Amino acid sequence: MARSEEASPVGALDVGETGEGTGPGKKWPTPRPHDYNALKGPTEVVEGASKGPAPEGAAAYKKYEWNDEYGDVGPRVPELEDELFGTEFRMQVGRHMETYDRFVTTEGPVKIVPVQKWEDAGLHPVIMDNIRMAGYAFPTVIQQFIMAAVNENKDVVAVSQTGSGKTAAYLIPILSRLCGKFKKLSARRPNLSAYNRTLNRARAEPLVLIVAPTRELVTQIFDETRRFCYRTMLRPCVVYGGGSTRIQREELEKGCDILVATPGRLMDFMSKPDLLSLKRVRYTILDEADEMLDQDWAEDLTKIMSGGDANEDDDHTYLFFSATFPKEMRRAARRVMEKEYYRISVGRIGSTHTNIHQDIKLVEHQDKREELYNLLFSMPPVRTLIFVNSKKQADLLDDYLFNKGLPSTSIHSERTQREREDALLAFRQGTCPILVTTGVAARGLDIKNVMHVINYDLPDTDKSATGGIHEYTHRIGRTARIGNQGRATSFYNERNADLAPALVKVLLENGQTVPEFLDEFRPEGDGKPDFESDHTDSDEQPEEFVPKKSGNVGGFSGGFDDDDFAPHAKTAATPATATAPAAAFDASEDW
Ligand SMILES: Nc1ncnc2c1ncn2[C@@H]1O[C@H](COP(=O)(O)OP(=O)(O)OP(=O)(O)O)[C@@H](O)[C@H]1O
Repeated sequence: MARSEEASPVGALDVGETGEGTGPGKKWPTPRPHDYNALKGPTEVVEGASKGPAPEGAAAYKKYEWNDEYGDVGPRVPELEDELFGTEFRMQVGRHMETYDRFVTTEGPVKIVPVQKWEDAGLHPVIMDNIRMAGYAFPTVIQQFIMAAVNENKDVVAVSQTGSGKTAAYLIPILSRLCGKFKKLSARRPNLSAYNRTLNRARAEPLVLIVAPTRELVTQIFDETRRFCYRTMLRPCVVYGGGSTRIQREELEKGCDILVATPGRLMDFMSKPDLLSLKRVRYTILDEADEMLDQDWAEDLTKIMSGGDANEDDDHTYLFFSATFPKEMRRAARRVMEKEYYRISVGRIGSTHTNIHQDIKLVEHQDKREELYNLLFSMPPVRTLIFVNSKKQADLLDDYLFNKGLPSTSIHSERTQREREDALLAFRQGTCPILVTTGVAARGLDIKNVMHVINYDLPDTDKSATGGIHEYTHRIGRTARIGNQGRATSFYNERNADLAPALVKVLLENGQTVPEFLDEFRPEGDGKPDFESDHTDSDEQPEEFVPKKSGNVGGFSGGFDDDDFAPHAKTAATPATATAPAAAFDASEDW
């Protein structure tokens, strides 16, 4: 489907110069004509087929290439450094880190003492350099605990709010440990400075396997991995469906220490033992683990965890991460974990963040489009993500907005990989600051300055154990990340009544306004939501640790009062109404 070719060329997101929008000093940029036909065709590299994002995909992104003549740390490569650590499209830490939950519940063989400063974590010097270049001044709470847990060599299930830095939480300590042991653990790797594929190609035998459910997410995790592998011997690779198989295979053949993968493509490669072996894997990480443990993935996951030549020895550690972890999925995780493992949860499992201003609007089904249009013009234009529940609806709504002169684009699972990458790129760069999407973008995506998430359709509750309120948490978590603020607006009508009780609990927990039409779903009693059953799943009393004054997590310099650290009851997820005011929408932080 090629859309109107009449619209003006791409406008920069520095809105105000072009476009028809309204708002104090800012306008929506002119819609960009979107020619999906240009992105059709094979994903293999074909001469002349170069419109849109590179068809090679993320597998061909530049990585630091080690040379055996380097000592322990490789020399700098300024051009790559700019690409990996440049701030143009990377999230910067916001001013509201103090609102992150500091009440941590841990269960496990021994008490975990969090490492509160990078300097105290005994990290490899090159990883310390990379942390500095990434601008991560202090570890977030989940990072403090995971650094300590990784040193214990035990399996871990970790839950922490959206945008709290879970990716770096596992990457930093694991990569650092491997830097010290690389020569002992790694497979033979070809010398890439004189590489001849026919003569030198090797079998990929990664030490770390990271599995996540979507292509976009693995690409993003791969980016963070490239960053922290900079100037180390560790060579990261990524494989995912829709990306060029040939390029992915050729990259694996050059050697792979860290493999980031979606399950389907990983299994394809696992079926070629001369190309990929999992026998050396020391760490397997499931990102968005509750989704990966869901029924839909069960068969794939069993094959990945114990199929092929997977390392099933004791020296193989499993780490599972998510912002939500429904009970059912926690049970599934227990079945995979070794007997003694750590469970770490920062705040209540599945809680949303007080940095998100949540607004629920009563909108009848037939009025949604008009309401959306009015909503988009009722505030200054900001990067906006709109969630719908079907692919068809995503197409229709995108067309509606585009035809109304708004700079929208869309993604869903039926688009080709290049179309998906093109749409995300346009959204990231701000040429199309409105992205209509299905749940495919609900989890994990970390895009700079998404200021507004709109649930045009609230998530279905009957989809699976990870749908419903859990999906709501992930969707709205695309805004207000790492100390920034944002807004979430959801259109509600009686079709969503099954979600209402859970939704009201979440609003109450975060001190958000419960609209009158949802009053009937308020919990009985003192009106405080009871999340107890979501907080623990064993009869053991979890020990609770509250980090000491941890200083400034990039921008937060308020310091904590001792009262903030008074012991809390096991129900550490005290409704935030008691302490944290709802975040105001601060449009000055937009774009
Ligand atoms: N210590 C830190 N200081 C500053 N920024 C950080 C730090 N750790 C991570 N970040 C940044 O915070 C953002 C969010 O991190 P990340 O995507 O890992 O969050 P997450 O907890 O996995 O979120 P989600 O649950 O939505 O997947 C990223 O842009 C990352 O670069």
